[in-house]
Amino acid sequence: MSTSTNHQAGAAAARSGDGRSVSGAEIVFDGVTKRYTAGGAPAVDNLSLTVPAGQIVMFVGPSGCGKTTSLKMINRLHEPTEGTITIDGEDIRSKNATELRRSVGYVIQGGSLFPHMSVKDNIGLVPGLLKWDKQKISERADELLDLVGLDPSRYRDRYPRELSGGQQQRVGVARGLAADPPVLLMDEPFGAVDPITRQRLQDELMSIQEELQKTIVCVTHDIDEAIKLGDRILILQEGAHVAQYDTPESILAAPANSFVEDFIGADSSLKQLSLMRVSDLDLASPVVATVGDNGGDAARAARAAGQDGVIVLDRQRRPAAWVNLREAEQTASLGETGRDVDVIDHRATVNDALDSMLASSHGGVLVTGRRDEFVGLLQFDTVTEHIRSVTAEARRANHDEYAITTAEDDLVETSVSDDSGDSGDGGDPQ
Ligand SMILES: Nc1ncnc2c1ncn2[C@@H]1O[C@H](COP(=O)(O)OP(=O)(O)OP(=O)(O)O)[C@@H](O)[C@H]1O
Repeated sequence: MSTSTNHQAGAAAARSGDGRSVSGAEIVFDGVTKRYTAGGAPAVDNLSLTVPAGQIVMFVGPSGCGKTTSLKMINRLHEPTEGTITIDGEDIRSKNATELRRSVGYVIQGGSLFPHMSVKDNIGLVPGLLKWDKQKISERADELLDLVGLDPSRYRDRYPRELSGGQQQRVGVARGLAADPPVLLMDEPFGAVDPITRQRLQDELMSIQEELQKTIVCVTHDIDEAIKLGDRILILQEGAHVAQYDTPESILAAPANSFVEDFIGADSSLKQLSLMRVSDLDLASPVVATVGDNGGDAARAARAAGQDGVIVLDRQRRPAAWVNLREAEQTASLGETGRDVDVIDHRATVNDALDSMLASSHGGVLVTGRRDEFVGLLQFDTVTEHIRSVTAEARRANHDEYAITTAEDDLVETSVSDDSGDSGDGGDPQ
């Protein structure tokens, strides 16, 4: 699909640091308070916050701390009692609530699709309300199905009950993006699916974001998800008091207080693995074949390159099959095997890669980039080597810390005993 060409009016079409077009809009909370009952304790107490245009900000914190309330005030599902919220500099109360909600995508757990409407009609809901013509809505639905990894010809006419949980969630994301809103709000979007599907959906969201650069505010209870997806993480305490608001790297390296420390968990050095992306590691560039190539030729080329299998790509350079050499030799024209190929998105974390590899029979996993195009092979040894170096570094850092603490203790002890020595000696001899 085109990248950020048909922006909703009001979107900030700016350039990100790396030169890509940003279609998201800045969101600013200024002294926002929400009381559900007059005189009661506020669910959100004087929250001030800037969500930068084109970034993903994850809201985390204990149950009842005010995450969802804060999120729902952005699209006026809840109204603040005090304070203002602006999107792209414009007070959200300047539009009526229905109009506002058409320019702010909203995705919740399970996708919340209308059961009596087809996938296409679910996605086309907001464009329909915006009076787009039928042809344009239909093209948009196909474009978005493609973007979220569902083949339009197979899925556009299905009903939600004919989809798996993960597919329903994908359609939910497509529906949230349908009218190309500058802002997408997500409330526990991947909470209802199994861990593997969850990981895939997270990877897809990251690659969609790479392309679209929306402003995404996402509530989650999962700190690992926040570390993986967030450009910034907002950690809230009761009453939506900000415990820390920073990048995942900074929060892990320097938790602001003991509340944050407890919240991110004990093994934060291991959580560093969730920060490292597959694209940060060295990928191998194996010999590849294309669908339709002669299997014998491909096997010979692969064997000469020291590979134990033939990687077959389709015409769009997407991984189509990964067959062992003997199987390839017996195939005149390489095709898609129909079996799942072990692939992982280049934005996935090293932790995710490890999980996929453990389930793979090839000692590695194929890495894909934009539009699921093949970018390289991540080998098991590369990952274990990386984990070894991270662990060694953490150990060295702990040892340095211990050495510094011990040295400081020694220093204090020495100076204390020096002092006592001085006084014991009756002070300066002169
Ligand atoms: N509609 C409502 N009416 C009255 N009180 C509410 C309403 N919605 C939320 N609250 C209260 O406001 C506070 C914040 O709730 P909120 O749902 O924003 O928290 P949360 O951090 O999203 O929690 P969780 O992680 O459990 O979903 C809670 O004390 C909750 O009981």
